[in-house]
Amino acid sequence: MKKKNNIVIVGGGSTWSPGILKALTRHQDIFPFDKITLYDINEKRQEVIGKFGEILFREETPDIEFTYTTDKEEAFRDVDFVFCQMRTGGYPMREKDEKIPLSMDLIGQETCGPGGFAYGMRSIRDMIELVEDVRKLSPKAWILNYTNPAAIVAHALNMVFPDDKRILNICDQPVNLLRSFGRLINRDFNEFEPTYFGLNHFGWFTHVYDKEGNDLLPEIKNYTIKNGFLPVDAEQRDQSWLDTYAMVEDMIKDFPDYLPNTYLQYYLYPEYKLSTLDPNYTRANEVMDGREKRVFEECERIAQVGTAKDSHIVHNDAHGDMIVEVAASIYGNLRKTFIVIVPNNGIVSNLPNDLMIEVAASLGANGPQPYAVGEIGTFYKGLIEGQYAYEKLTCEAYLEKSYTKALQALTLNRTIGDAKKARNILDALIEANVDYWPELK
Ligand SMILES: NC(=O)c1ccc[n+]([C@@H]2O[C@H](COP(=O)([O-])OP(=O)(O)OC[C@H]3O[C@@H](n4cnc5c(N)ncnc54)[C@H](O)[C@@H]3O)[C@@H](O)[C@H]2O)c1
Ligand SMILES: O=P(O)(O)OC[C@H]1O[C@H](O[C@H]2[C@H](O)[C@@H](O)[C@@H](O)O[C@@H]2CO)[C@H](O)[C@@H](O)[C@@H]1O
Ligand SMILES: [Mn+2]
Repeated sequence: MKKKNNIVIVGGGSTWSPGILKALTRHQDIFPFDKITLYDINEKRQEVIGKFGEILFREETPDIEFTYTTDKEEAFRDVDFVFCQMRTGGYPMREKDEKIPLSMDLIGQETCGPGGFAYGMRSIRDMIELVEDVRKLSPKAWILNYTNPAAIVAHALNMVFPDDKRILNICDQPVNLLRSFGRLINRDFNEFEPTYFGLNHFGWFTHVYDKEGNDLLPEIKNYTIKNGFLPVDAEQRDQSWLDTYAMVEDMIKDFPDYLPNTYLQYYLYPEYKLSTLDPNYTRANEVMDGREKRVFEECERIAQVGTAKDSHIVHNDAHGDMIVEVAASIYGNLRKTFIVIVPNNGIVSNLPNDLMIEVAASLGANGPQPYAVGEIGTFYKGLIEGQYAYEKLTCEAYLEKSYTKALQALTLNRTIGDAKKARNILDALIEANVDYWPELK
């Protein structure tokens, strides 16, 4: 019989951890494991989730060893899978990433524009360290990374560890969109076979086939033009996410070739989006007042009553399910299709080879086997090349500690597009990130 897995979740104190833990208990048939460890640098935060995990595993799968630790040696020794979802600087720094640009009339967003740049410059450092730490103790472990901004993290890791074929960067927004398409046209999203290309948070579905090979994209498009667009879990969404998903309708009307990733709104309509964002209360505030509070209070309640049986801690299962299904596809060589982030190497024939492309791939024991895309049209190529140049320069700015490259990156970003504005925001972000970034010269 195939060996069971030993797994570690990095960022154990994440708001998404309870959902991942629950998904792990549900998918034992496809992803069996006998040991799971939470690892975090914030002991207090992780302990709350850890106490929930202890109760959950005791009740659901008592044979599994569950622990949590802040000790790297304990966490990373002899593991098979590392699920990685850290947030360097936490929500307080996310709040700054969003509010500093807004105070200068620029888009303030977690992964896009200057906020995404600042977050990227923080994440690269910790992600490089993470890979080095894991490789010392578990040279063959799969590192499945969700840490944002995934586009920049993926590019940086590919630059620093080009030969490491067991690092896979993934985002759940494509699967959230597939689930949403399913709800809109009343079809089971599990039957969809998508084709997709782009950078992370910057891509398009080109087809959504069903099992018989019919392309459902025209139906999804027509439905959206007539009725608007909603996320699969609309009832549980904060208003800002409903607004974001609603913009899919505008994007389809303006650019009807494909179905866009929601994040494109910030690049296609920066002026409009800016006019809708509240500089005093951003998404970080919504999350701190909403999801973070809910998750931590519920974990504390569960620890007090001693059972998780009556808990509805997780509503949308998309994130946890996807993470476990990705791991299961590798472990069981299932060759299921996922949208993943990999080096381009000719997948899109008219884009650079070292660009980290987000694309549909068959995922098995030897990693992702991406489906070829071929040539893409001028509009998409132009948008992607500008964004790729921004992402690449951001990574080079970090690795070379270069102020000039940082300035070039921000000048190229479509949400800024002006060198004076880029310099002002860069200087403000340097000051705010003094504890996290290298000194730029
Ligand atoms: N790729 C995706 O589609 C996707 C989806 C959801 C969340 N995410 C990402 O997952 C991460 C977690 O998100 P969240 O909203 O739950 O944030 P969070 O702040 O609730 O959780 C992150 C945890 O990481 C810990 N951490 C910070 N630096 C660390 C380090 N160097 N090593 C280990 N742990 C560290 C923090 O202490 C915290 O407990 C973020 O990067 C977020 O952007 C990605
Ligand atoms: O603003 P947040 O912290 O709520 O979300 C930011 C993340 O948004 C996308 O993720 C999905 C999420 O992971 C999914 O499961 C579902 O619940 O919706 C989220 C959006 O609320 C995005 O792909 C991530 O990269 C972001 O970190
Ligand atoms: Mn994402």
